[in-house]
Amino acid sequence: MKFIMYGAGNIGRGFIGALFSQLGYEVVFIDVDEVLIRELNERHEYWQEIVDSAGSRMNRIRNVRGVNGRNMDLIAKEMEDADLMATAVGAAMLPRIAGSIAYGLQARWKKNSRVFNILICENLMDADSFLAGEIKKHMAGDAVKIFEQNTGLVETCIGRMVPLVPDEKRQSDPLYVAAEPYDILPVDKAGFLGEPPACKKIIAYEPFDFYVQRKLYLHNMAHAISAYLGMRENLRYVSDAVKVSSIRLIITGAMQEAVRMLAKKYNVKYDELCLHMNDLLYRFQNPGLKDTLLRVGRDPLRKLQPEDRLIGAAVSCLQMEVEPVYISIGIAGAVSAFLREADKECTEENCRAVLEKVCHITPECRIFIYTAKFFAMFARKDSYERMIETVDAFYKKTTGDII
Ligand SMILES: NC(=O)c1ccc[n+]([C@@H]2O[C@H](COP(=O)([O-])OP(=O)(O)OC[C@H]3O[C@@H](n4cnc5c(N)ncnc54)[C@H](O)[C@@H]3O)[C@@H](O)[C@H]2O)c1
Ligand SMILES: O=P(O)(O)OC[C@@H](O)[C@@H](O)[C@H](O)[C@H](O)CO
Repeated sequence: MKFIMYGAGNIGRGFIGALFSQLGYEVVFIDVDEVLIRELNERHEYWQEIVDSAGSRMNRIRNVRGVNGRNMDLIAKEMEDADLMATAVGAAMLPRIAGSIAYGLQARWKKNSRVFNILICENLMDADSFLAGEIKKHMAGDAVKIFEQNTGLVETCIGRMVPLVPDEKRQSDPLYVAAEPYDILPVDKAGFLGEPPACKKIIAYEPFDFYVQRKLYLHNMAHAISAYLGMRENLRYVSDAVKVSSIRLIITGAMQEAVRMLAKKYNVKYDELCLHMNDLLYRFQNPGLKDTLLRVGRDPLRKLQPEDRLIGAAVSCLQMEVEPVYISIGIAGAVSAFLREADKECTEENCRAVLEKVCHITPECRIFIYTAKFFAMFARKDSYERMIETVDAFYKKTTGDII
């Protein structure tokens, strides 16, 4: 059995490629990083360290090799007889690999009539229709029809946290990767042509929307807030940020808003979602994981898009009559981080422009009002305790809640 892993980075080596190797597949990694490809082809194995709060253990991942991501003919050759494929290259890179996937699929159809499933392992809403659209741009005539009948594009939820490998470790072993113990892979049952692989860690759900939203609007939203709040305090790791009581209060408040939204939207038990939330908070604290705030907060522009973790969660909250006040502290943090990265001043005017043009939030919307207030507090270097007091005031004003 052959599994193609497009992207030999953290998730490729640290989760999906390792999982399929352990299931008995030969795993062929495709990547543009030539060092990784050379090492995979010389060693045919690598070490994965699983880190929890009590310590760590090493897994030897075997039966792997690599293919250069710039060689479309070699990629197509591998796709001809592969059993399954996955992508983990980063959402922004999907358009870049769509051409070679389209080329490889068309080469495959000449030799092999078996259906082909591609697991999309990126943090992206509607990843299946997005990738389908990109692949179709490289197909014409009958090919589009065959593609639609013959290819399953499968959404997944990648919940495992895989930190960046520190430079000194990477230099001594370019293939080394560390990950947390959590290794459940929810997949969209409806996206599969045929049966999903039989493995108790790969759980097929239908409908899948709830799992995607729980991942992006609870896990990734809270993760992003830990990054933007922690960076402001010059902290390094997620585990450091969640240890600061005021930051933890804000993260927990934002997660509770998302939990209430998800419970109402999908008619899921509030208590179950609270257990999931507590588990996430516990996992964020894993001190051995050393997941940097820099990785978790990377690309604030992407994280501020209307459907992404912050705005998507806040808008869904309003739709479900939940006030996204704590989440708005996170949005203000992300806007500040984006402006700093873009070398723009943290002025009210620039914040307005980001909210309107990037996030598509209009000035009448309460998300705008909350965020503008917190953004001004960020700019004034107000404390998080002060922001929490302001949250209470907003809650009282909008909902009349007694706190
Ligand atoms: N790291 C995590 O904890 C985590 C968890 C869940 C989801 N994700 C998502 O998984 C995806 C991958 O994240 P990651 O952390 O593994 O990133 P990463 O940067 O470690 O890995 C991406 C890999 O893709 C390769 N790549 C980029 N462009 C390519 C191309 N055109 N052809 C072939 N290879 C290419 C890169 O060289 C790199 O090795 C992202 O969408 C991310 O949001 C990451
Ligand atoms: O990969 P990003 O930049 O979309 O998001 C950063 C992290 O929140 C993310 O990688 C998580 O670690 C991951 O989704 C695991 O749950």
